[in-house]
Amino acid sequence: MPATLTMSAVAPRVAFARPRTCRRPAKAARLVAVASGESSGKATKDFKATWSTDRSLRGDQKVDLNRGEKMTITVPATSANMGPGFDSFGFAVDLENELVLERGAFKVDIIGEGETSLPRDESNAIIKAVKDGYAAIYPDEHLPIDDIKFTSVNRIPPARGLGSSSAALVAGLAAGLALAGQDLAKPQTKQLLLQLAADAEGHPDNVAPAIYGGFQVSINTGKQWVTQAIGLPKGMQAVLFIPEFESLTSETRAALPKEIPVADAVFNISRAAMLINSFATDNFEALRYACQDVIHQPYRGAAFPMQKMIDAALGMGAHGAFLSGAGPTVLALTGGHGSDVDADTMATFLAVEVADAMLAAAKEDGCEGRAVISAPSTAGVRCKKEETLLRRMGKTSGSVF
Ligand SMILES: Nc1ncnc2c1ncn2[C@@H]1O[C@H](COP(=O)(O)OP(=O)(O)O)[C@@H](O)[C@H]1O
Ligand SMILES: N[C@@H](CCOP(=O)(O)O)C(=O)O
Repeated sequence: MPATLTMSAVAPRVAFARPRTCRRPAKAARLVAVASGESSGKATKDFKATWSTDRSLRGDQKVDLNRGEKMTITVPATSANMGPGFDSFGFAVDLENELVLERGAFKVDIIGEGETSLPRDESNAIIKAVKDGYAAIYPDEHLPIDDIKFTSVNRIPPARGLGSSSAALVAGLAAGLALAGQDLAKPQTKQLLLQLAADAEGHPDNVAPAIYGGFQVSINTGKQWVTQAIGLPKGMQAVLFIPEFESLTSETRAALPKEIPVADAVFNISRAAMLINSFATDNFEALRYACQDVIHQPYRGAAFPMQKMIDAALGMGAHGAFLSGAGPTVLALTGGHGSDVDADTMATFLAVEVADAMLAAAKEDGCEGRAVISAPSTAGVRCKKEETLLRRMGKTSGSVF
């Protein structure tokens, strides 16, 4: 379980009544109105990586999913862009989903976030990705999906800007690769997973930290996706305001301008460079400026109190604040002065103050939501295979493959 501290201690302030209607529908209408017609959320063709599956990557042995054994894939939430680093920066958050695969008749059980809305058939994004991951190694073979039971334990809220779609994609691809005999702990498997996931998503900023953990800066060389880890300071906290309304990345992405003025590019490039230097030097004074953006946030945050929440967080002493991914979650960075946040009650006190300030700003404009105090995480996707109790007692037999 991730050590996410929800704001239960301040429950009365979190669970405020709906004062006014949040303006989500107006946002969608406005953004769609400025769309240029290209509705795809994917990368343009020339930006798509060109790479080929190396047959030598084939595992010696496919995973033998026996009766009574289970494989669990764990994958973190991610916060992409971090303000100016559109489609490049992202970090993993200590909020994780689990995907459990067991032998059994095909079934998709969903527990937690999205359990009333996500599909339970083969149209589920995870199931599609499992097939794609397997096909990357064995393109001519049929994965016997009818013999696998999937349980999706979701803690990442869908369509809130916390990388739920990337987590689903990475978990599914990782499961497919593991079923095809790939060892996820190996660098070459992770490299393949990054290519598959970033190609499918169209941008690497969520999938890179979902795979490798930590803070990742990613690029496309024209031939493949490449990512580098940036150091994260000890004790840094990520204060999240997660609105109740959902916002699909594909919709708000399609509504962004297709061209930007040079002055806006300069604004973002200079801040992105300063953001990286802030993390490289553990000096967060510049972050209130270095987390600013003019190429996506103004369009996505115009219809809800995004800027008000950012200003409130900064006013309460957060180092920097930005729209997480495509939103609508707003994220403020606090702490990170090297102390252990569990033992440093002042760091936690300040994070709660920032959360309260964001809640109050949202409430003023009638935007319902919850605050969660989380932290950047160094853990990326991982796979664990274990025997169930039944298996250990010798009560089951037979394998999928
Ligand atoms: N746990 C999940 N299992 C299956 N599909 C998921 C899951 N989480 C998210 N998705 C898919 O991703 C979509 C949301 O993606 P997106 O709009 O990119 O939001 P986010 O910002 O959370 O990534 C959902 O509508 C659903 O199709
Ligand atoms: N760079 C992407 C990031 C989308 O992140 P998500 O968590 O909202 O899916 C974008 O800004 O569109």
